[in-house]
Amino acid sequence: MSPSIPSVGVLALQGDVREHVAALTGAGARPLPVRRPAELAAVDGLVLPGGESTTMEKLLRAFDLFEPLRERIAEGLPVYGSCAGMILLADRVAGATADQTTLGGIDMTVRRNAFGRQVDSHEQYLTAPALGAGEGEPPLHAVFIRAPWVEQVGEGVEVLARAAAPAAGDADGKIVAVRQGRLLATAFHPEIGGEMRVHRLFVEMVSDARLPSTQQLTS
Ligand SMILES: NC(=O)CC[C@H](N)C(=O)O
Repeated sequence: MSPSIPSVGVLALQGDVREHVAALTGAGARPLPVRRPAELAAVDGLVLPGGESTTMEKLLRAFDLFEPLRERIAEGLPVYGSCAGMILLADRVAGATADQTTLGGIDMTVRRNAFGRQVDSHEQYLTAPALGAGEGEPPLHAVFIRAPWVEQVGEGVEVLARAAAPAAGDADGKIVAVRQGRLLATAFHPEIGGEMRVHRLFVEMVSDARLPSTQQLTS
């Protein structure tokens, strides 16, 4: 297999693994389900799918992946978290139960199930230039399922997209996509409904991270 095709793992303990595998294939990566530490050690990047964040945290611990993944994140592994995956990448969870911990890595506070009970699931079309959905480009198709939003970000965090939250009366929109270094997170599910641009960006991030640093300097 070509060494130029990055291997991107999809954490396969819970959640919509198949959809991410399909999106990664479409974005030019070689997807690999990850359930064991040896599989985690073999990938160039990792997707944390949607699901339920407290259950995923427990499963990560039960499968001896929690600490190894934390270490790989600290070493610079590119990771993309969608919905529950976004929560796992957050340094802080607003109103979390006392025993909820996260992998962390992104200097942000997320609020779980933030879009409210009456709209547990909905879609929006977002403007997001950093995700290839700027002026003159088709808007980004974003599916929200019991989604979090980001309440606060630190200085090192790039805000990639905002979404309307009418119930919250927030005119600017809530932050729903962020990047900090090699970590990317969205409150929505681009893997549902054929939106490819977030996965393309992530595969690009993984490919960039694989380049030897000299190549990065000269390219
Ligand atoms: N679609 C999702 O991943 C939902 C996330 C879930 N509400 C949580 O708090 O973990």
